Amino acid sequence: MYEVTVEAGFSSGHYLRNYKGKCENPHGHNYKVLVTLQGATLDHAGLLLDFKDLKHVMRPVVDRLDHQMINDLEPFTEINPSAENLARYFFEETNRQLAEMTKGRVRVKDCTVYETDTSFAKYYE
Ligand SMILES: Nc1nc2c(c(=O)[nH]1)N=C([C@H](O)[C@H](O)COP(=O)(O)OP(=O)(O)OP(=O)(O)O)CN2
Ligand SMILES: [Zn+2]
Repeated sequence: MYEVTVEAGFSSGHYLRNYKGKCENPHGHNYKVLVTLQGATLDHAGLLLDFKDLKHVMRPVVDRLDHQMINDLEPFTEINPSAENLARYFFEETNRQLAEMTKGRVRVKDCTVYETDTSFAKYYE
């Protein structure tokens, strides 16, 4: 199997509901998100997927959250914008597009969201 990973960053505000502690108050993070793809076959150029194409898929998903209060945006008006839920959100948004683009040749293996340099969550299926 082959894997390809691309990293992107965004800066946003959030707060945690049903949480007791400083993170129940609005605050911000310089988030980092890593999307890793996997697949068994390469294209004619010997690529699982061009990094450029993965960045192109990730960009609008990231830009939607950048410099926003994440709690105000669907689906985070209902579910908490924890690193775990953000990782799942990025997984689902990118996987749907990539499966379509590559006719199933490439899928998202996992997605990792860093809130700080030392705290991160990963989602995979
Ligand atoms: N499992 C999770 N735990 C926490 C999350 C989360 O998304 N998943 N989020 C938070 C808060 O958003 C908080 O901003 C980040 O917490 P923390 O790593 O504690 O951040 P600090 O930089 O303040 O770390 P210190 O070590 O306390 O300085 C909380 N938990
Ligand atoms: Zn936080």
